[in-house]
Amino acid sequence: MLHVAIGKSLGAFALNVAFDAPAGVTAVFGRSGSGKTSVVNAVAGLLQPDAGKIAVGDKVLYDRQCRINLRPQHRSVGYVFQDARLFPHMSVHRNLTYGGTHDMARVIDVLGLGDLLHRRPAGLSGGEKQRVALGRALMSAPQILAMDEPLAALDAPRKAEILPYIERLRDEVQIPILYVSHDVSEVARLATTLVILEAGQVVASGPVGTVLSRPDVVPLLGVRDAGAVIGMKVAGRLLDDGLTELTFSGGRILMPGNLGKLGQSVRLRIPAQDVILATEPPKGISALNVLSVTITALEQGRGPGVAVGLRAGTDQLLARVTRRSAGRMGLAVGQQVYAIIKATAVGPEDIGG
Ligand SMILES: Nc1ncnc2c1ncn2[C@@H]1O[C@H](COP(=O)(O)OP(=O)(O)OP(=O)(O)O)[C@@H](O)[C@H]1O
Repeated sequence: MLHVAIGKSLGAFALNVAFDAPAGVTAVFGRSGSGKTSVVNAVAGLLQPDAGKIAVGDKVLYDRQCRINLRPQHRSVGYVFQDARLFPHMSVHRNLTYGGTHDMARVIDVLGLGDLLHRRPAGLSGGEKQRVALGRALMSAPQILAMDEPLAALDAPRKAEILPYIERLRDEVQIPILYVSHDVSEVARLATTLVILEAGQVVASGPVGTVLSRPDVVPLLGVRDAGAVIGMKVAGRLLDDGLTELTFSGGRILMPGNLGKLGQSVRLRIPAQDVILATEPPKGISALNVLSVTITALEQGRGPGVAVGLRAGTDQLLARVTRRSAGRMGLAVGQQVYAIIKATAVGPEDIGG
């Protein structure tokens, strides 16, 4: 577990953050200038806080009161930047082993680097370069992996190519991974824990599914990007219709395409704007997915919208309706309603394993 509780003045900007990052991916999310890079730099030892403490398990990296401030090279933080920063004159193999050879065979396997070892960085695609940078960071036997917008410089196909590797890392490497991003779909797919920053402060943090389904988080993510993430299981395939049946605590839903093998866990992102509410069981509609849900919260936005928190079984969903509709329907906390989810609403980039 990584523990961060620090303060730092950077000119007119004040950073004041506290959060815990367990094993898995902790996404540090926020608008440009919210302080994401400063947090990661403080953990890596590239930025010295004015106050507070940073520790990984029992190992203290920084403690103002005890006057501890380990140098970057003594912190065991593997840092992957937006640009891969490989040595151009060295082969992939030499780049990888530059900082150490920890768990080499497994790192090469997990990141699919076997065929690249004798190549030079100049001949690699952006996604391949980032995989090498990740491999190099891992071979230095880090206790924390820090990634600052590692996919930001990549186009959509290269991003899609590298995301499964980062998912494997998340699931196989038992260290905290700090992952800076301002892309909600990336966060929804990769994060275990989510920390949202605004103007140098933590405004929401916790397990990704819990934070993303909070109605008060909608304005922080933007109306178009807000939506719940729910872990589901593949329960069947309707081959003739090209649909996959998924089950979760709130019932079953059908989604287009082949989303995995029977019994496989998938993470489904359901954008709030694609959930429609009805006070009566809907009849004669084309949508395949109707769930019985209970309203847990109603959050007025600054604009014409209301974010509606919904409980489906033990999971949380999020819907967005206009204030006018909420008033007309008489929506209230505790009310049982029907959530209609458009089956085409979820794109494949939003479905992670
Ligand atoms: N050395 C510095 N001196 C003064 N201000 C600084 C310094 N470093 C960062 N800042 C300011 O601190 C704020 C946070 O910067 P930071 O790079 O951490 O944000 P960010 O969320 O990572 O942004 P981006 O997504 O654009 O990279 C910004 O307003 C930035 O201008």
